[in-house]
Amino acid sequence: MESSNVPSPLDWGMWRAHTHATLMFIIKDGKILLIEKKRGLGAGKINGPGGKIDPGETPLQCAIRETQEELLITALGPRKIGELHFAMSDVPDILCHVYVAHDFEGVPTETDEAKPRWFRLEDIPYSQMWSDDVHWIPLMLSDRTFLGRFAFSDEEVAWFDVEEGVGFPSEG
Ligand SMILES: COc1nc(N)nc2c1ncn2[C@H]1C[C@H](O)[C@@H](COP(=O)(O)OP(=O)(O)OP(=O)(O)O)O1
Repeated sequence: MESSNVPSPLDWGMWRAHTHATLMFIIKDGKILLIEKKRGLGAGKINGPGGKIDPGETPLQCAIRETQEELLITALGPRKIGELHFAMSDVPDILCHVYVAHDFEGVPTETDEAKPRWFRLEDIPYSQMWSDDVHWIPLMLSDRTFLGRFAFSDEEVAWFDVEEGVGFPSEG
């Protein structure tokens, strides 16, 4: 477990997400497919494709759909590798399901939502990403599951802990 050395500013036992969302990371041939997000929450940052879960949709269906909409590709064989709980100071709190896939169909293409960017795994641009990412992306790259809890103050992480080796039920 990696964590802040200060007490949590909130009682996580009482925490409930307002928004449920997903992220999809395609990792292939020593590179990771990220996006420059062009609109919505996190516009201007580098992130994985993803977005909010629609009513009646499973998290896996959402991760696949958002990747299709944002990059015009279909992730093949995605599996859930992590869960992120974001207590935010300026937008509603978010629970984000994180998926990894190692193959895809189609050609990553710029859309009005996102521009595709491939990065070598050793060159991930953390300074252009959300400030939580540096605490869990290395676990994802090592194929370790995780549950991360982050309290934000504006756009910066004010408190966090990240637990490894968390089990997730498989999705149909
Ligand atoms: C707070 O820290 C965050 N870190 C990371 N890495 N990713 C985050 C963080 N907060 C939100 N996200 C991700 C989760 C989603 O993939 C997007 C936000 O989704 P968005 O609001 O863009 O959802 P859409 O359904 O695409 O939006 P529209 O309402 O415009 O359709 O950011």
